[in-house]
Amino acid sequence: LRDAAAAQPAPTPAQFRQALLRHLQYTVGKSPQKASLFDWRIALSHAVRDHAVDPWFNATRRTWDEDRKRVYYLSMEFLIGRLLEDQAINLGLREVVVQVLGEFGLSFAEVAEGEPDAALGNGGLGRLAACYLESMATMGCPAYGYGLRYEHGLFRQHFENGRQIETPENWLATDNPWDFTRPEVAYPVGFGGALAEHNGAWIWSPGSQVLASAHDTPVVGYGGKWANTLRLWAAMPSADLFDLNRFNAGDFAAASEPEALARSLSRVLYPNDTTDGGKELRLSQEYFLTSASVQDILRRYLAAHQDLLKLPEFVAIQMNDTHPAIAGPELIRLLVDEHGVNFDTAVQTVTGVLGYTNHTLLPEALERWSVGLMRKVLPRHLQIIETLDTQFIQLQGSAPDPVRLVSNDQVSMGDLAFATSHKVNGVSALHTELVSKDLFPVHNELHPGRIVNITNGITPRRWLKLANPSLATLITDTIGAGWETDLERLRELEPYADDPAFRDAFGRSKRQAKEHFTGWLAQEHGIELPADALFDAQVKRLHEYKRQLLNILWTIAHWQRIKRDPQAGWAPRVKIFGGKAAPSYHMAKLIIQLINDVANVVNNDPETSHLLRVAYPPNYGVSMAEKLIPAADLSEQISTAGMEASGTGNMKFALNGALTIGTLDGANVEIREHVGAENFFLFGLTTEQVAERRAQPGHARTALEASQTLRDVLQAIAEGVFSPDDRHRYDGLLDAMWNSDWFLVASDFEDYDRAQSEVADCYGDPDRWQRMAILNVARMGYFSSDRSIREYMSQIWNVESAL
Ligand SMILES: CCc1ccc([C@H](C)CC(=O)N[C@@H]2O[C@H](CO)[C@@H](O)[C@H](O)[C@H]2O)cc1
Repeated sequence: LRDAAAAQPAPTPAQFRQALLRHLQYTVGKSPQKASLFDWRIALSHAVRDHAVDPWFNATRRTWDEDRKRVYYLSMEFLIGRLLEDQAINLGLREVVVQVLGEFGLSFAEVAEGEPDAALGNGGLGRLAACYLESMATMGCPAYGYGLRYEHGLFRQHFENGRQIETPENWLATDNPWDFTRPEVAYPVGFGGALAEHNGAWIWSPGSQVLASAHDTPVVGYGGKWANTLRLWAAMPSADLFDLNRFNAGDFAAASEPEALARSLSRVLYPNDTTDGGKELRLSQEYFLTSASVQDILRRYLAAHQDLLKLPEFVAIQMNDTHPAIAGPELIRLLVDEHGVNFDTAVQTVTGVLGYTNHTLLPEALERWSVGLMRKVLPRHLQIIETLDTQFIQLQGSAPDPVRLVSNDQVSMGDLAFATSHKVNGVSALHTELVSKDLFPVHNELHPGRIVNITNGITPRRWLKLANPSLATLITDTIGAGWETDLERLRELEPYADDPAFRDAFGRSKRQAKEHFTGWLAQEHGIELPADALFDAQVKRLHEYKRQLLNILWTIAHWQRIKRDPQAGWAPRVKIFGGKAAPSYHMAKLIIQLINDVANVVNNDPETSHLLRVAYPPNYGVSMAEKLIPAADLSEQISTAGMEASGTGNMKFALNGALTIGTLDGANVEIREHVGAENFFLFGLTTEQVAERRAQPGHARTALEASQTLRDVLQAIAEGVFSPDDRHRYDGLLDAMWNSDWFLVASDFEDYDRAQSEVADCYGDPDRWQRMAILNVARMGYFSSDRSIREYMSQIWNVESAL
């Protein structure tokens, strides 16, 4: 990173203390004597935020002055988590904050713990967007993130009798110090209405209109040299929609209905992470985000340029999956209808601007909007899509069965996004291969080179420096600082894998992380765990393809084995689960209940509870991940091969010294290549073998008949061992195991069991385990989101760093 814009020097403790007290008194209105932890946090956030403003202004001004190309990352989700400690670290303020708070008898951790997570996302896609924003700022890439300012993020999860219960999340209930309200930045977004032709031009007059109002959050890069903007849109009634007459007539509900409708556009995040519900409000949310963002982008562009055809030289828009894919038709609409650009020229220009990232192959996750709904909500856009469809058919010449953007009365947003983008990327090498071969074979043929791979990454600032301070300090003490922005430097740790002293220090930092996590778990959830056990963790959204079921079935088998032979010298193991299920995903919710039912029996079994525990702390999210991941010894990445596009949790665990047990799926393939096959516990069918096995009728029964161990497990479940009060609770699940098993849990069980016994053997040899863990950390540099962003900048966005 060129050290062009030197960050301002860190304040002295005295200066920072003064700033903190000034905010406590004048921003929060409290004296130190009276201040609560909440007051201190708000005051501290403002004192830290003050240091973000200068690099933010500098970056904005330099981008204007140097007329630099900007990147716009459009995403329906940004799974940010907390910001206080992250911003303090990136601004180089963590040490001075810890010192000054100490002078008031406060710990940074207890003050920071009160901040609500900004949970504006479901899982992988949303968190990736947050890591990428931080990396773009660290890399000095001029960029904006555009998203929705949901009043309610991803629901809060708690368990009642082992069942998931959802309650609304309310992050905005208290003041959000990172939010800069921009009432002057507001755009009307139209919906519905009618079309009329006038002199060969189409005029769209929307039936209703909502105002998109901007809220900005500074995204500071590591080192504080550059800062970008996350602009979140809030829906506001365009005019005073409150119907006073109706109110005076006593019909309050009707009076506020139009207003409520307007606000509903940014009310709540849809909690589905794999099924496209096809709901009108979801499509309206997607268009609301896209239209406001595209209008803001064009306003900024035209403030410095006249020629709209040069847009691709100064603007790169990245669509985070198909959710903002309406951006193509929206930009074409504005260029053609409002700026008089010729249709084909507009299509060419727009294609030069747009990039599309695909994050899943799951058919049910590919968005297909009904033509009827699209015509109702976005009639002009449907027209444009139909024209693009016609052009796309022509492009395929005499192909007997041409691929359509519109077919079976549905608009395929994936095909639309592909057709209107100059680059399309998958998120791991294996996934991109499958995207080319299975998802878009015809497009790929028509546009060779349009598909590129950019393997996901994670920010080492949040996921190592912030989450695992003891390991981060050990690394810096060993190889010096600088790895934070040049993660490949971790390779310098390799020789230390053979250094007993370093292995001990490494072991101690893992132990420290485990005690930090178990302390929090006991205090926050009343779950007691023995820190010297093997911490075996599977934390991610609940989904059948992620195979939490395989994990819990193996756990039952392990429990049964211990009961059969308690003296066999079993290594104490703790099975940690974490993750939410989409509220309408019943099989996923049943698997959650099974995990809790098994935990209930196993944890209360006096014969085994000293050797095996199952913990499932509710409400897994970013902040829990920051505590849990550094404490893990084993990372479960056990999806059915070909179904996990990449995974990013897998990277976070390996970077924090956990060993992976996993299949050849998503980024596991590349992690294993980088850390070495000998430092990875591989099992399971490959993507090709999965396809073959699925083609074999009765493959589930065949696999079950070949595994006494698994049959004993299913027998116990069928007998109600884990649900004595409801013996038939899992009949549906058992039936699916015997008769379909689409996710091949039975077919992979025995090999998984084999890999798990290798884990136990290896864990029994601490030097060997530490050595493998250190080599994992040393060889994870490639998986920094800085590397991913560098590739986006060179292969898709054609943008230079400003630093
Ligand atoms: C329309 C409902 C919906 C919402 C979100 C999604 C996301 C694409 C699901 C998701 O988060 N996918 C995950 O993206 C990660 C980041 O690339 C990958 O690492 C995961 O493998 C992938 O499952 C699909 C469908």
